[in-house]
Amino acid sequence: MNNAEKLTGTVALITGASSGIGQATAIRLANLGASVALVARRQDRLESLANRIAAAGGTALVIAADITDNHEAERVVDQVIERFGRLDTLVNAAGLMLNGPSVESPLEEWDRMVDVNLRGLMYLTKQALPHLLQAVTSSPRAVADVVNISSVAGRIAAPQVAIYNATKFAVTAATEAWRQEFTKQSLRFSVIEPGATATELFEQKDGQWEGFTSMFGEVERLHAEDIAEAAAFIVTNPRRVAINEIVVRPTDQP
Ligand SMILES: NC(=O)C1=CN([C@@H]2O[C@H](COP(=O)(O)OP(=O)(O)OC[C@H]3O[C@@H](n4cnc5c(N)ncnc54)[C@H](OP(=O)(O)O)[C@@H]3O)[C@@H](O)[C@H]2O)C=CC1
Ligand SMILES: O=CCS(=O)(=O)O
Repeated sequence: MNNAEKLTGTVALITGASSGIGQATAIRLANLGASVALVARRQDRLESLANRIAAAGGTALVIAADITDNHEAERVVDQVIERFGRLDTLVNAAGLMLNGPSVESPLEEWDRMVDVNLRGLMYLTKQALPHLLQAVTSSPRAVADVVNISSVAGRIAAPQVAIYNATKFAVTAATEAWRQEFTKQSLRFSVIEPGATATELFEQKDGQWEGFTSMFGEVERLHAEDIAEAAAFIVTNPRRVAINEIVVRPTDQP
């Protein structure tokens, strides 16, 4: 990261911070000097993460919330502003993957994926926008960032993945549209599209890892920290450099 600027004095809000990619990203951004707001439903996990960040000299705020409720998203952003007075970086990492045969899959699972992967991301982004634009004007770095965690499933569709694919294609499309809308105001929108990463995602429904390996064979999965590093690369670049999209696959994943 030759260009890397420190994030001291900035504030980052990370959804999905109780696990996997969101958790690793919160640790990485705190380590780069950002104050971090940790958002997910499982408060106990967020508290342990906040303690870990504080023990390493960082600053973390725990906000337990269900992001599928727009009023909760509003409360989350209000609490960040109340505590820190600004918001420079939003990382939308919360996500659900419930893949399986379409005839047997309950409609409720499809609804939940749309609610978390798309509606939750949309609600947080909408609430954060005015504060991110404000942060650009008051930051010595003169830039703010939204990093959306989509997926390689947001680029390539596959059988039994229809609604997860639909949500991730939507995230990739919305990110590009927002990028074009806000880039002249120095608010950067970026999308990261990971392949298989060792987190709890595949455990959210039985048979998903088997489904993956039947398609791609055995794969040495990425670590959550590999994706956190991509997020850190994006947000530490100076204002002139916008990293629009990063695809990160395990080397073994075709
Ligand atoms: N792991 C992988 O192979 C890949 C993951 N991704 C994407 O990366 C992102 C992170 O997933 P990953 O870390 O792997 O998975 P994890 O299951 O480890 O983490 C998912 C996170 O989402 C949070 N979350 C789920 N529902 C809600 C909700 N209603 N409100 C608030 N938070 C919620 C969970 O917290 P809690 O339950 O406490 O609310 C948890 O922190 C997702 O968007 C996923 O689609 C993309 C490609 C590959
Ligand atoms: O989001 C998941 C992408 S993959 O691990 O199935 O490639």
